[in-house]
Amino acid sequence: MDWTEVSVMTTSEAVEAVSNILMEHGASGVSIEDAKDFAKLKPGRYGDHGEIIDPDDLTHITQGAIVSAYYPNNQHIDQQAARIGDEVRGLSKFNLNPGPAEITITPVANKDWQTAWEKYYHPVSISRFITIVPSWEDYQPKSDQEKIVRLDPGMAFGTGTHPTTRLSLQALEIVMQGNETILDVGTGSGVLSIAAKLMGAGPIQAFDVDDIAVRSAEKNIQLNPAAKDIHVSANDLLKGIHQQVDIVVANILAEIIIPLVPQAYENLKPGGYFLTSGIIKDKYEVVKKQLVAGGFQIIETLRMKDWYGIIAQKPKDGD
Ligand SMILES: C[S@@+](CC[C@H](N)C(=O)[O-])C[C@H]1O[C@@H](n2cnc3c(N)ncnc32)[C@H](O)[C@@H]1O
Repeated sequence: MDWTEVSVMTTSEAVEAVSNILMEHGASGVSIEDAKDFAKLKPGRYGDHGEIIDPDDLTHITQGAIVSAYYPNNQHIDQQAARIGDEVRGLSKFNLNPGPAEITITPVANKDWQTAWEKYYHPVSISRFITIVPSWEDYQPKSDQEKIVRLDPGMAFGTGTHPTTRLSLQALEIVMQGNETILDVGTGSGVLSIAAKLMGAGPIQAFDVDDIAVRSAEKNIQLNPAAKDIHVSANDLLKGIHQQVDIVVANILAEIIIPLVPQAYENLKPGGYFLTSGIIKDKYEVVKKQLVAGGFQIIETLRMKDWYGIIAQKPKDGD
C-alpha cells in the first residue's frame, strides 16, 4: 500500500491540538519536530548511539514545529489535507496560535510503511467481548461470546486501537443491558455503533460532520450484517436532532464535546447516559465541569494513557 505524508507547519503551543486533528482524520500516530526541543539540547550530551551531540550539527527547524502523519493513499487526500488546514487555522478560535498552518503533502511508497500498516491492523481484542478485525483478514472467533466487528477504516477515524475508541467501547459495555436506543455523534468508521449493535443495542443513529466518515461508516455497516439497520447521516453534532434516547456516545475532542453537552441532555431520556471520550488529560476538569453545569451526574471516569472518558447520567425523574 502507498502512503501519503501530511505535514503541518505550526507553533510549539499548538503541537498537541494539531496532533489531535491529524489523529481525528485517521492517522495512527504523528511525528513531531519542535524547535523548542532542539533549543533544550545541551552540547556534549550523549545521543542514542553513544555519540556526543552538538546541536549545531543536527539538521533541525529553528522556529515553530512540524507535525506529520501518514495516511494510506486515496483519491480524497487533497480535500482531506485542505480540511486539516482549515481545522488547524480554526485553532485560533480556542486562543491557540496555529502559526502558518502550511500543509505539505508528500507521497511515500515504501515497503516499511506497508509492514507498519499491516502490523497496526491485526485483529485486536478491544474489550471483554469485542474483537475488531480488518475486513481483509481471515479470523474465526475463539468463543461464542466473542463478537467480531469487521472494519475497513479507510480515511475515517476509528480502527478501534486508539485509546479514545477503547474507552468509549468500555463505557458502552459498562452501561448497556440491551435494546438501548443510541445516538453516536462523530461516528468516524462507525466502530462504536457497530460494536453497540453487536452488544444488543436497539435502534442506532450515527452522525458525522465529515462526508468521508459517513461513507466509511456506511461501508463498514455493510460488512457487518448484524448492524445493517444502523442509520448514518451527515450532521453537525446533534443540531436539529430532537429525540429521547437511552445513550448518547461521542468520542470527539474536548473542545467539541462542550457545545454538545446541552444537545445531549435534551436528547436523553431521564436516567439516560452521555458517554464522552477523546478528552486529553489537561481538558478533563473543564469537560467534567461543563457536564455538571449542564445537569449531568458524573458516574464514572475511565482513563487510558493520557486520555479520559466520562460516563455521565441525566438524573432520573425525582433525582
Ligand atoms: C475521534 S473520531 C471518533 C471516531 C469513532 N467514533 C471512534 O470512537 O473511533 C471523531 C469523529 O468526530 C467527527 N466530528 C468532528 N466534529 C464533529 C461535529 N461537529 N459533528 C459531528 N461529527 C464531528 C470527526 O469527523 C471524526 O470522525
